[in-house]
Amino acid sequence: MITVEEHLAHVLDTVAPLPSQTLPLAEALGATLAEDAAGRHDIPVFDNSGMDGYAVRGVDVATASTSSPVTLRVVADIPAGSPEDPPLAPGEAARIMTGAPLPTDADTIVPVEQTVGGGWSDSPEVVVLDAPLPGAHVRRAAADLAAGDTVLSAGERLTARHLAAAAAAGITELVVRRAPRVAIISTGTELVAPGHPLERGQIPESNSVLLAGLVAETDARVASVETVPDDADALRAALGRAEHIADLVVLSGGVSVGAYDVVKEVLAGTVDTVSVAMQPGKPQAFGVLAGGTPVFGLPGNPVSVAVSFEVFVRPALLRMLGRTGVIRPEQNAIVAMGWRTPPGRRQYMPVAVDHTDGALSISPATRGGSGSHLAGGLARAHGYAVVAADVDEVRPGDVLPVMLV
Ligand SMILES: Nc1nc2c(c(=O)[nH]1)N[C@H]1C(S)=C(S)[C@@H](COP(=O)(O)OP(=O)(O)OC[C@H]3O[C@@H](n4cnc5c(N)ncnc54)[C@H](O)[C@@H]3O)O[C@H]1N2
Ligand code: MOO
Repeated sequence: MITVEEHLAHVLDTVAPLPSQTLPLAEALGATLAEDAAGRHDIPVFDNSGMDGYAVRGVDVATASTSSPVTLRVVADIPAGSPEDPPLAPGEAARIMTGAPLPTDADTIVPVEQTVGGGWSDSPEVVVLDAPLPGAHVRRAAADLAAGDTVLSAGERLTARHLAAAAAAGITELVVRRAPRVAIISTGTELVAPGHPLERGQIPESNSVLLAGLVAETDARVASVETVPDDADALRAALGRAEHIADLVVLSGGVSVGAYDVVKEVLAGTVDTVSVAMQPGKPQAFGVLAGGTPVFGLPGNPVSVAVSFEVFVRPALLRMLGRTGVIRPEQNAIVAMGWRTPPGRRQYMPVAVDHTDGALSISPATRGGSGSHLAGGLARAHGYAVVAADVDEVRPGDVLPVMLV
């Protein structure tokens, strides 16, 4: 048996970031940035007012107070968007709105509330009741970011916040990684479409639903979904179709030691089938098809598929996307209800997470224990608790790391 880390290292050494492409900002949500993006101008773009009020020369109002107010002549009006830069002589002020450019001659803003009346008037004069600090309410150019500074860093997943920062810095397009296209193939003669009447021995096919959803949640694209029986020719044909349209093929089922485990048979010599010291997910196949497309053969049990995706496939997809940080972070949680774990293998236990009282507490999500066939429990799982290989029982009160998904 090899460790999770050994198998993951092999996977991550094999897959590589996909080529990049340039996308307009509006189409880049959820994409991963391939190159740092530099701002085209400062944020703020120019010195401007942070308040609706009066742009003044600070020295003119340095002594203003309610007992000794200062009267200034209002010589200009500057709404946001105005290109004007009115000159201000000593004793003069300009009415100015939030976001409007600060006149070159002014250095301080007096909010309208700090003037007599507390609001706008038609008077050509304004009476200032308070001495503002020098530079008060002036939003300086480049206080946040200077032109040429890095706004977004390569490897980041682009959220609405990233795109807004880019737009504010005048960026119109971004260089991102092409999203990996994933072909999903479920194998098993027992599998029928969900809802199809079940003959004895048949079960609803659910792994492709799981994998397609997980692929989409990882910002990759589902290129195709197929279910094939345990038949070598049918699988070869499906692999041939998949290889042409996908950057990655993910199979489920048929990697154990069963007499009808065709994935192992068809991919023998192409992929390595290994036993990984984990539960679920012990039998794992991974390699590269003749045409160069990487392929995963995941163990067929649904919880094994879910865990294998988190531990191996998701990091591979994130590497193809060029993402920084491909491993899901873990958080500590307190065990509310314990369970037994198999010896010698690290366990990834689907757990329901409770956030009440500020601390995370966890209980098994699968009613029947840790069985990898207990697909119903996936609906109750918020994450996977990671139990060290040398632990054989998890007790209430234990603290475990959890991958929240
Ligand atoms: N003698 C041994 N038997 C098994 C071993 C072993 O070491 N020695 N390992 C067990 C472990 S652990 C796992 S995990 C499974 C993996 O088996 P396969 O990858 O060959 O998967 P299958 O046998 O095809 O299926 C396993 C199980 O999952 C169900 N399944 C498969 N595909 C789907 C699907 N698309 N949707 C829903 N359910 C699916 C299938 O019906 C089986 O019940 O092997 C153990 N056996
Ligand atoms: O390791 Mo298997 O994946 O127990 O279900």
